[in-house]
Formats: sequence, structure tokens, C-alpha cells
Amino acid sequence: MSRAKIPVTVLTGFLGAGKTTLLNRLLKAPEMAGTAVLINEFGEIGLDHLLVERLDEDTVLLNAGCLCCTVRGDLVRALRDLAVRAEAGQEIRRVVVETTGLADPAPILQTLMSDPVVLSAYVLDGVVTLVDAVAGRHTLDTQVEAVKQAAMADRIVLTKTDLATAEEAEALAARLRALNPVAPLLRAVGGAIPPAALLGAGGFDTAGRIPEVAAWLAAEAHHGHHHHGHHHDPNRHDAGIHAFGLVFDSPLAWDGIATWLEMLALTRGDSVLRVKGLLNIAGEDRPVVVHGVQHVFHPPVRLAAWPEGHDRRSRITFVLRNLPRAVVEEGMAAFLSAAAEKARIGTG
Ligand SMILES: Nc1nc2c(ncn2[C@@H]2O[C@H](COP(=O)(O)OP(=O)(O)OP(=O)(O)O)[C@@H](O)[C@H]2O)c(=O)[nH]1
Repeated sequence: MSRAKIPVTVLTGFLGAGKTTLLNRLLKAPEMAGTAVLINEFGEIGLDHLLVERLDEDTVLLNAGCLCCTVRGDLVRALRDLAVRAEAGQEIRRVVVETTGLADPAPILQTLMSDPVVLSAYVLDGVVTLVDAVAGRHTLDTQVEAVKQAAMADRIVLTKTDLATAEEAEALAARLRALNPVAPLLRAVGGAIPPAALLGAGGFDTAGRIPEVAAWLAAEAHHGHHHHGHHHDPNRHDAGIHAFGLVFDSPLAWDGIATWLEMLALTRGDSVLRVKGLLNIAGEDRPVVVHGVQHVFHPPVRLAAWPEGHDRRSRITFVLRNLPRAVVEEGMAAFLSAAAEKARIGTG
């Protein structure tokens, strides 16, 4: 007799919407035991695997590229590997795939619903899409991926409602209901939501959805991944978007980096789709994690310890739209040297 198929949940949502935060909470729930996680990140230096508070053999990185583009083959391979392990007796009760914030869900769903090996071992359990209550409106206005993510969701989770006014959240909710009449619209602050609200959505169905959804899937079925428009450059989605990472050998001055990140969010928030950093701050034993999402610079968080097996250099990744890398690098260097000078004068 063949084994029961393993349910796969696709966790998506635009850059910085709160996917990793929610995943971290979810994985702590007892009913999530035996969950394998596949993480995909956009940009040269992946950090998410360091930020998911559990990196064991069942967390697989699909790194340096976008799941909907070049990494699609990796997704199939990772799922096949997990299926082999499950067949050999390892307990894999569920798989969660965290996509990059820029992922178009159509090719991912198409892959999950059509690859014969994947189909033999897995069943699609649903698409969970997170929408940031603060940045969501602007994101839906400017990024077609975000529209697709919302329209193809089986569950939509409005995040960061603690940072938005009730009117903002309600206006966004109304827009999401129009884009997706079938998905329950849930809310989560800090990723807090019962797993049962997200899991067990059942196979993907286009019934009741806006007509574009069926058209997007049909287009993917015809294209196949060889003709997928943007698969040549993993770090480039539309012409204006690019990602890069910076690495710093010496500890950084908190003053300089914090002031600069605040300035960047304030003045260039529309162009700074995402900043994520794991930082070695002068005078701190523990790593400090910083997150910027468009106009919001989130409060920094100290991790309990440096991730094992990783050096203590600071790493910052950026996803920018229509903003040259040099502008960011020069601005950052100026703020860091101003902070160093201040410290020198202060102590000298
Ligand atoms: N205030 C508030 N902050 C949140 C909430 N959810 C997430 N955040 C913060 O938002 C920032 C980004 O969260 P992540 O979970 O890293 O977002 P992500 O979607 O995984 O980001 P990418 O993988 O880069 O697309 C972090 O600073 C989180 O602490 C929320 O409900 N309220």
C-alpha cells in the first residue's frame, strides 16, 4: 500500500510582510511536529536560514534565486529528496515552502500540481499569503507579484495591524476581499495565529476566484519553465529591481547604522523594498537583527547567540527598486564614518 501523501503549504507574501516571523511561531506549535521547511530567498546573501529559529536536517535552503524562476528545479529536487527520506521511514508529516517576497505563485503552483514525482508523494494543502497592513496598499499598487499572491491565496493573513490605523486595515481588507473572494481573511500580530486556521485548506481550486487566476495558471502550463520570462537572472525581477548584499569585517557603530537605516526608510522608503541585516555591533556580544520594509524601520532585535558555524561578520541584504547600489553604499559609509568620528572625539 502506498504511503499517505504529504501536505505542502506554500507560505508567501511580499518582501517583509512577516513570513519568517509567522513561520517561527507556527513551528513552535505541537501540531507542527514533523514539519520540513523549504526556504527560498531573493538576493546574493540569504539570511532567513539564520533567522528561522530551527535549522535542522529538515530545513532546506533554496538559496540565491527566486523560487518562481531559476530555483524551481531546486524545489522539485528538494521535495523529491524529502519524499525519499519519508519513504525510508523519517517522519515528515508536512512541508512548508516559504517563498521569496517577490515570488509569483503561479509557476510554483503549476510545478506542485503538475510534476509527476511531486504529485506522487505530495498534496497541495494551500497557499497562505501574508499582506503587510502598512506597506500593503503601496505594494499592491506597484507590484504585480503581490496582486497574484493575494488573488491565488487560500488564506490571507493581514499582518502588522498593530502598526496601521483601523481605517487603513479595513480599506486594505476590502481591497483584498475584492481581489480574492474565496480566501478567509485573517489577522496576525507578530505571527500569532493558530496553525489550524492556516492548514488543511484543501487542493487549489480556481472556482470563485477572479478570472485572471485561471489565466495565469494556464499561461504557466503553456510556457513551461524554459520560456518563463525572467529566469535568466536570479537577482532581477522587473527591470528596476535588484538585490545585493554587503559584508563588513569589523564591528559596526550602532549610532551610524541606526541613523542611516532610519534616514533611508524615511527618504527612500518607496525604493527600499527590503533591508535585512545580521549585525555585529561594537560593544555587543550578541548579533543584532535589523529589518527595514519600505518606510518602516522595525525595532532591532538581539538574537540569543551567533548562529553556530557562522563567522561574526555583519551581513546586510538589500532589495531596491530604481535606486542604484552606489547611493546606498555611499550613504552608509558616510553615516558610519560620522559615527566613528563622533566616537573618536567623544573618547579622545
Ligand atoms: N509590529 C509588527 N511587526 C511585525 C509583524 N510581523 C512581522 N513584523 C516585523 O516585520 C519585519 C519583517 O518580518 P519578517 O518575518 O522577516 O518578514 P518576511 O516576510 O519573512 O521578509 P522577507 O523574507 O525578506 O520577505 C521584522 O522586523 C518583524 O519583526 C507584526 O504583526 N507587527
